[in-house]
Amino acid sequence: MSVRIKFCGFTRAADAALAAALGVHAIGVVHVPGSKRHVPLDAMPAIRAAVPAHIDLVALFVNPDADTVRAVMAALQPSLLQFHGDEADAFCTQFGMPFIKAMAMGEGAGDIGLRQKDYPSAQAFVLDGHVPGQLGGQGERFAWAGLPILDKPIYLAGGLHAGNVAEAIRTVTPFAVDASSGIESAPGVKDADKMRDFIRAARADGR
Ligand SMILES: O=C(O)c1ccccc1N[C@@H]1O[C@H](COP(=O)(O)O)[C@@H](O)[C@H]1O
Repeated sequence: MSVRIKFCGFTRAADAALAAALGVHAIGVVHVPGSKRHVPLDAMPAIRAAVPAHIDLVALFVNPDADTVRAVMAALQPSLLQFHGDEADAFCTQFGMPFIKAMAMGEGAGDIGLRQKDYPSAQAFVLDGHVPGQLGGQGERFAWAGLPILDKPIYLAGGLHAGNVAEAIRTVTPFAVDASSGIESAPGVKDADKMRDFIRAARADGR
């Protein structure tokens, strides 16, 4: 099966519509106050309308409260939730929706082979480069080689762009690749050429 492509951090419906037309499999929307890509509830229906139903629409949170998740579910109608903080499995499952769980990689990450056991209900793991003290989406790559085989599919994230995604796919053979800053001209503003180049490079890998 060829690698799936998730683009994340959309703030503009037109960018999401273009990504969908280019053939990505998943489109992410960040609802994280403090993020440069934070999308408020009232901007979500336009993004929802721009994304066809066959493409996953992913709502991304960092340590939200349950009411916030429910409000985003109502406004965005996502097909998948992404928890990018320290949320426990029991918190993530309460919404009755499939979810993917981010694991911060890099210095101090610990043993992900062990950490994955804390998330029996996750559909997949998002492995993301982490900058201490930052929320995420910093374009931070981590060392891809030598990752353990995990029990669930991997969305490989962290500093991916057209110039390194093929190498990343060859090294990790993930289920999906996930990019945000590497396909932007400014935070939250997606760049059409960078998105096209990324997709071409990911597919050129031939998986
Ligand atoms: O994009 C953000 O602002 C963000 C905020 C909080 C948590 C995660 C965030 N982004 C996600 O991080 C990964 C990797 O992003 P990048 O390609 O390294 O920029 C991706 O899933 C982003 O959506």
